[in-house]
Amino acid sequence: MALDLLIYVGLFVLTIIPLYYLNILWLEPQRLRKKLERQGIRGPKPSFPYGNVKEMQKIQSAANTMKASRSSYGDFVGDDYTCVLFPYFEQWRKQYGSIYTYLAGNKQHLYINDPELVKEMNQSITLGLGKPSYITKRLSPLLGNGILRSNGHFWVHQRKIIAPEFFMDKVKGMVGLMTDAAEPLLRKWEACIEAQGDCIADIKVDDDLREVSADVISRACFGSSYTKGKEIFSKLRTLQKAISSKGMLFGLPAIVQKKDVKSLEKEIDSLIWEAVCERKCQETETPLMKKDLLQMILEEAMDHFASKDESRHFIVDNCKNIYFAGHESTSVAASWCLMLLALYPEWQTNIRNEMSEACPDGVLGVDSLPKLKSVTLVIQEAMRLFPPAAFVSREALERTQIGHVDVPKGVCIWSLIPTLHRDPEIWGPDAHIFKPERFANGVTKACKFPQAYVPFGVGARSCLGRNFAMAELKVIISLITSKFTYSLSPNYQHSPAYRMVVQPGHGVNILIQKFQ
Ligand code: HEM
Repeated sequence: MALDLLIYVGLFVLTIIPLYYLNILWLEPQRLRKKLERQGIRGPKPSFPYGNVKEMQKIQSAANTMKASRSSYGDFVGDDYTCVLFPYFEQWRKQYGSIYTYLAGNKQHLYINDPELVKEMNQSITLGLGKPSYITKRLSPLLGNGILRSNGHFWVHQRKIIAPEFFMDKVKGMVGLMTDAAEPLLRKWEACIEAQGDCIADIKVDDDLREVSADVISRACFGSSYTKGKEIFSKLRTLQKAISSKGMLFGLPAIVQKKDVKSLEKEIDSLIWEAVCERKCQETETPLMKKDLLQMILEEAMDHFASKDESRHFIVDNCKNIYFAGHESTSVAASWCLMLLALYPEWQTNIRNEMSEACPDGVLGVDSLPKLKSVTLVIQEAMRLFPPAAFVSREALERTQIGHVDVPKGVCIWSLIPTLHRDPEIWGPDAHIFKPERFANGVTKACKFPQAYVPFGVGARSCLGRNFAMAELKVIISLITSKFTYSLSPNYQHSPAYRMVVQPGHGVNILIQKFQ
């Protein structure tokens, strides 16, 4: 009798488990696909069990072979790197148009690059669109349950607390720390030129720029104890490298050393918490004259959370999120700006002229920033041609209407930012040309569909650090360009690479000399 029962249970389990996996891997995605197809949305045919992943990998390896056969891009600015970095999206876009569906792993995706639909997403304030769980799950050790990962009401709560700290009036108060953070880079590059007999130095800019942006975030977050911030930052970078891989785009599981990740995560959490505790003691002894970001987050957390544990998680997770969101994208944007300015020295001259008018004493202050128009145009154009963030990604956490599309719950939405930014239908026939003056009268006058210019993302979840990032970029690029003249080094190899952001694959080398 007992044996019979065991056999029945065994048979039941053996039938249920495969059925369960069949449902989540195949039947459910097929149901979602059918719902999209009924609305006229097509896409490549998926196969069991990985959907379209095998095809994505095949298209990618063909693109890699093609890339390997040519040493570099012919036209650094004009060549569309999306065909090399995300060739499957480009191939399918040409086949199925700017809206199509595909299956990655067990996640049914909706690819949207139609400006009207992007506009709808921009205007949507529904909490039904959140961050895709299969991506955020993987980033959990890096981001905890901070603002970048969370969804729903918990995200609203965090955004309400953090966003005001990045409003323009607060950012204005941080311009001083940005110029301070840029000083060591300027001195270092001057020393490099002097070491070449005051002639020309060949400099790879990327690590130095990364150091500046890490320094800016450390100073903004941790104020006087920013050296501890730098240690946290370097560990976060190691953790980021350990968990990010291109497989993320295909919805494939990560191959990571779980033990290393866990111990790094623990170390980072305790370092941040140490800084917080030091700050609490310091504040009791001598209240800070000027509150830094950590202090403000700390006070908000104490006011908003009843439990100590909740407030600790809120502080630690969001410090990590701001570090992660704020440093790499900004330094990569600065690298692209320098690459383009090195190619177009007439824009260096414009920036220099405006700097000498706006800052006759050579000191870049908060009041001079709005007068620096050319640098703003260059940054906007650089982020159009080489947006550091490649995608806007969402998951329909519930059935959601986006324009004429009824998006079923569970579908992930992807928009490829560089494709929107280089579409001649949107930007005109000169879409692939570096032309900062197109932004002279604002984004609305620069293109047919201004909502398609999305370097900082779309809608309610767009970047809350954009004012901060723009101010930082203006400070760094203006200071560098007022002190030096530069051109592209023969050592520069144009090779945009996707490593969570789209960055110069071999860095940016410039030939630099002091501006006399
Ligand atoms: C050039 C530099 C930057 C670029 C290109 C950039 C771009 C982006 C993009 C594309 C998103 C996602 C938006 C979406 O999904 O629609 C985002 C989100 C975010 N960014 Fe930035 N960002 C930059 C700098 C910064 C800085 C300096 C900070 C903070 C100091 C920051 C903080 C954030 C945060 C907290 C979010 C999450 C917002 C949310 O989910 O509510 N970013 N950023």
